[in-house]
Amino acid sequence: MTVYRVRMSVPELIRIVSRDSPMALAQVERVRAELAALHPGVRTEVVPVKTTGDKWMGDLSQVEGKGAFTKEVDAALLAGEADLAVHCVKDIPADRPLPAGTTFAAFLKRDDIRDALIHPDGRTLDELPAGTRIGTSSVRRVAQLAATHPHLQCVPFRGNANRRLEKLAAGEADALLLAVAGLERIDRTDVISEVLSPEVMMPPIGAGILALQCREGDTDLIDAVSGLGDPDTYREATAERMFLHVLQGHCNSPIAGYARVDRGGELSLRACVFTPDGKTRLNAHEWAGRLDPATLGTSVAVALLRQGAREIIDGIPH
Ligand SMILES: NCc1[nH]cc(CCC(=O)O)c1CC(=O)O
Repeated sequence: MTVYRVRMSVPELIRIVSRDSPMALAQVERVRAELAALHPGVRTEVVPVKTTGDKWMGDLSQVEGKGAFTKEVDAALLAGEADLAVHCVKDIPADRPLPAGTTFAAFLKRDDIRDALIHPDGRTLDELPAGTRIGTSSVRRVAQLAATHPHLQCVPFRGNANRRLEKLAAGEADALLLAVAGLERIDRTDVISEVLSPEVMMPPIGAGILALQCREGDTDLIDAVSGLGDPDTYREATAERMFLHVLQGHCNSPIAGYARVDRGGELSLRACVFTPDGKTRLNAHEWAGRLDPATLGTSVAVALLRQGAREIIDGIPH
């Protein structure tokens, strides 16, 4: 029998939609560079959009986790104004499915998952004096700091990373916590005074991962961009997102965790649920063994639910 293989036809133009922050646009440039290396003939165009998360300057926890940084980008993709969306996985809601009609085409090789402390005088977290104001609106960061450094004071801080650095320079806080990956993307690792290990500050689900999202059925495009995907990152992202899906957190629930493929190819996932004051911390850590990544994510979520995660999450006003 003759097997006919349908030859992949790479689209000649790919319109890429993303947020318009400097970090997001740097992410798009990475995707364009990787696409150019894989398909030298392809042309790309950038379609920047402002999202609710960029416009809303109230409490971040009120909009984060509800697709505030992805909604308008997804809408442009579905409306056919662009063909490919670039998202931080961290910003894509995991409690619900992707918007109907869209699908992940690739997860790019993961960047640094850690948070960094930014202190103008270069101090480390343990060197900060009582009352130091840490600019962060992240319930995950606030809960962990409250547990380990209760003498520090978190103050709400909004805006994209560049904007937060400006506000820090203007004295609106004494120090900041920001993701290392984001600072690398905007070329501002110079401001880092300490990189925090995941044991000190457990990262959010999806940290350091960029996802490419396409319209379902756009098979030529999906085939063309799937070559940018990294297999280990796919396993980690899948385990982490399924974990969050099963746990069903909300915008105010401090949840942290990360999956790792080790040198031997073994996948593990560790995750935590905190009370907002950091006084209660539920922990789970499991290896996949024979389980697929999504089942590992489910299992770790169930382990935390057995410890009372539902009661903690539902007990937090939102
Ligand atoms: N909430 C905004 C956001 N979304 C993703 C990152 C960092 C980069 C990443 O993890 O992909 C950041 C900035 C930050 O938290 O410092």
